[in-house]
Amino acid sequence: MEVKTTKIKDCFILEPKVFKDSRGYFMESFNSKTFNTITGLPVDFVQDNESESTYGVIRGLHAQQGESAQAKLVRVLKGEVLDVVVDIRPDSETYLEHITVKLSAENKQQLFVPRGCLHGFSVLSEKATFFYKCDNYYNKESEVGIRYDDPDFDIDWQVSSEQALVSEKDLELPFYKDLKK
Ligand SMILES: Cc1cn([C@H]2C[C@H](O)[C@@H](COP(=O)(O)OP(=O)(O)O[C@H]3O[C@H](C)C(=O)[C@H](O)[C@H]3O)O2)c(=O)[nH]c1=O
Repeated sequence: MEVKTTKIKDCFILEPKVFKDSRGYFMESFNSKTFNTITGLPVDFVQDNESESTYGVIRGLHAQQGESAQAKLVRVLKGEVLDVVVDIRPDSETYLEHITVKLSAENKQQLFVPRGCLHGFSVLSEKATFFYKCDNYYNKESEVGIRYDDPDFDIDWQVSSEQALVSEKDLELPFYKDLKK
């Protein structure tokens, strides 16, 4: 497993070792000991999630806060997405900055999204199956989110606004500046 840092503290890109042979390939998609050693983070995942979306879908930007804050280890099983992480940790050097990373079944890259960050993705392939491990359980009441098109962040989702397919819930999300403090 190779690990690359990003400008957002504790937000890592992980590249698992892929063993290819005449049958296809094998990889350890997750190994707790390896993960904790290479990231230095003692993360204990408790819930796996999976979603499938069609081209142009944008899910997010969401996070759970307080006692229910979640770190996520995300990857794509089918297709390709543009993954987006926005740092909303007030004491972080990259507060309100964001990164984008292309994750695909092809590149097999994974992204570790630390607690305290908003997360979302846009689907760049016809369909995408998205899989992620969470280190805390779902708690709807603790959810916060901002609109994907918040002008303060100017995120390029690589999907035109005409093609973007966003849930009613996500269209009703506030801009960051309007979040109840
Ligand atoms: C997240 C979640 C949802 N649900 C139920 C609640 C809804 O009835 C249904 C769809 O939920 P939602 O529309 O919030 O799903 P997404 O828009 O994909 O939400 C996710 O989007 C971005 C990309 C994230 O990083 C978060 O993990 C998560 O917020 O699944 C559950 O039962 N458990 C869960 O952990």
